[in-house]
Amino acid sequence: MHPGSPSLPPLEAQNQALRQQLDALLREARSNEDKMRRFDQLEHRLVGARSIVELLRLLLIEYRLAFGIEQVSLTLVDRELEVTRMLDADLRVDATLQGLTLAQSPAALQALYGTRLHPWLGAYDAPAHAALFGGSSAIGSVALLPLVRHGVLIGSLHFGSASAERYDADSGTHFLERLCAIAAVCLESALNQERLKLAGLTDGLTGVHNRRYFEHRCQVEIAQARRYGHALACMFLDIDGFKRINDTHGHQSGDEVLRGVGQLIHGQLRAGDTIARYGGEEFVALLPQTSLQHAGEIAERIRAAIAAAPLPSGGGQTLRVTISIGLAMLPHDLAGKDLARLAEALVATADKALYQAKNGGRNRVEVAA
Ligand SMILES: Nc1nc2c(ncn2[C@@H]2O[C@H](COP(=O)(O)OP(=O)(O)OP(=O)(O)O)[C@@H](O)[C@H]2O)c(=O)[nH]1
Repeated sequence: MHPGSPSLPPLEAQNQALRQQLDALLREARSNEDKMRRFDQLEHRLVGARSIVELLRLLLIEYRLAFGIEQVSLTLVDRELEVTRMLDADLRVDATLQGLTLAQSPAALQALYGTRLHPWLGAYDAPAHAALFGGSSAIGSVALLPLVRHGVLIGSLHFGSASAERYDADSGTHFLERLCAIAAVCLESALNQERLKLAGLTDGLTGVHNRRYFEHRCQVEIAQARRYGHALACMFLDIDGFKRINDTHGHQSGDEVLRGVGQLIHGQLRAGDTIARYGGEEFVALLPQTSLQHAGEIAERIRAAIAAAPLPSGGGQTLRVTISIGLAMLPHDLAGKDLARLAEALVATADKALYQAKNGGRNRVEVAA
């Protein structure tokens, strides 16, 4: 070093500093590469998800595990309660779907993003964000990711980190924007898939489920009732003197009446109940977690509602009909019995009770002995 020249660090020290910078850059590049690889792997799994439930589990659980995110939640806009119905059985039994909220209105989500439907990264703000994370307070920063299809907000994915620095407004959002786009497409496609499946399980005339769906659902509900020791009620419902309605007013009027009766029964049941057209003028209903007394009250309510309602029968005309109902409960002793046999027996018992109701004069509810 020359006397008088600015004091430069010795070359060795400069070299060491450069090496450290290089190491840091390499570490960052490797970490990015690793992150990209994990993102890539998860993206492949999202695209390959075979059902809406599998997709939701990936979004709610796998991202949290792969990226060490403390809290992940997802809100889906469900204006017509269609997703609520699709996922009803899963939501009741699948704890892994706990971070999922179905919102009938998009207003609360819209308020998060304003008009710019873009990922939002920043400090956790309890008044604005607590509801998104079930009131959790152990969050320092959040990434809020809008899920948009054709310009419409269909949902929102939320990552909450314990670290206040992890998500900040200056972080790049490239990965997250990509995740939003892919998640939104996958969700839309999984929901469409589910709709198609449902279409094959719906009765074309009345809009309630068909017998095929009922037979599947009956076994699912029996398995649940057996597992958790819940009660399960089954109703067999049959319109009285329907042949006469067809003969007197024509087949088309008969169809209208069938539609009306199906919708009336549906309207008297809870979201978790199942109503299906079993065939002809017969309907069946399953009421999980319902005692005999309560099921009896509901059956009586359905009977009375149908007897009291003028039903449209086409051409602005209305008709009055009555219905007979047989009610049966799933027996307690189910150990080791085959689900298909149990389902058959439950329906047969309700059908027997219906026979008694018909024999007893119709327009009545009979409980299986
Ligand atoms: N309009 C219409 N009628 C149907 C349909 N499916 C079955 N039916 C008719 O439903 C009638 C059922 O008649 P029955 O089984 O004799 O019973 P019911 O006249 O209702 O008499 P009870 O059940 O003993 O009170 C038959 O006339 C069938 O043709 C349908 O999809 N549309």
